Amino acid sequence: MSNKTVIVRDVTKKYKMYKKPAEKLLDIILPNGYGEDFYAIQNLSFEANQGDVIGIVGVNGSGKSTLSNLISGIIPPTSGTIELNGEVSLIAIASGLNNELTGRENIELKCLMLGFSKQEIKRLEPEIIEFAEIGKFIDQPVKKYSSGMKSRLGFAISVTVDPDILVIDEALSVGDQTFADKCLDKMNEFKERGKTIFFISHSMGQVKRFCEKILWLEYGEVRAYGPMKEILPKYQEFLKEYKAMSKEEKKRFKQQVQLKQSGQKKPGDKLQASSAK
Ligand SMILES: Nc1ncnc2c1ncn2[C@@H]1O[C@H](COP(=O)(O)OP(=O)(O)OP(=O)(O)O)[C@@H](O)[C@H]1O
Repeated sequence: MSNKTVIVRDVTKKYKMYKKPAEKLLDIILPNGYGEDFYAIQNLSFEANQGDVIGIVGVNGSGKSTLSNLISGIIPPTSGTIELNGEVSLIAIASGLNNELTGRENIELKCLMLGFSKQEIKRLEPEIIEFAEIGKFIDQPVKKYSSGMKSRLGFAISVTVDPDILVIDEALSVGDQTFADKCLDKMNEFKERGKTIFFISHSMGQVKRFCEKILWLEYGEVRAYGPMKEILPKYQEFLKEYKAMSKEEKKRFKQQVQLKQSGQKKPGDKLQASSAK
């Protein structure tokens, strides 16, 4: 059996941008549609193996969350294919929890959806509640939770159900340091057990400590993919240059990005900016 767990081939995710709600209606009615195209992800391909821990990095709007939702099956690609060998679980602050239900009901619902029996859920429930550290709030509706509590519950459910592929999108950024450390321990345990992990974080420290590979996205395309030690310094160098750009240079850079993401520039075309080598 191949040890490839995720194969992304030529994936594009196109959104339509509407200036007002009526345009959406026109888009449905008119034979050629209406509204501006926006490519959040463009002709993206990469593969991940069992045991890979991949940090997804890129500046705001580069498509990190879109890619994590695509890998997790939350949204479908417009074109291209995503092949998964194993169960995938997404951990993100805003995902997967129903605000009207209590924490306990959310645990039961998620586990039922994943195909666990009532008996298995009874066994998993205390483990999840203990990991989440939300005490008596477990029987309160999730809408009363702080973002840290939501994130802890989401993380606890996702790791306890033991997926093969884990996508962690900024989920550690809202908790306190002690919980983040506990999550990192759990993720290291998963790493040792050969699971595939995608990790999105704005904390370069966390990425550096935890990841072995880096997938660097630039406006919906892969700018670089490879060993953490090789790619992360290049990304950090880029960030430094990007921050140092003059207002005029940043404006030019953004204009080209807009052209590219509206499909008017071919995928793969280089951006003209001092930092985009
Ligand atoms: N439902 C949608 N409709 C239209 N555009 C969208 C939609 N979802 C995302 N986008 C656009 O796609 C681009 C990529 O967004 P995405 O959230 O994936 O980026 P990101 O790298 O995760 O950004 P950040 O670091 O700010 O979270 C953005 O320009 C965003 O505005």
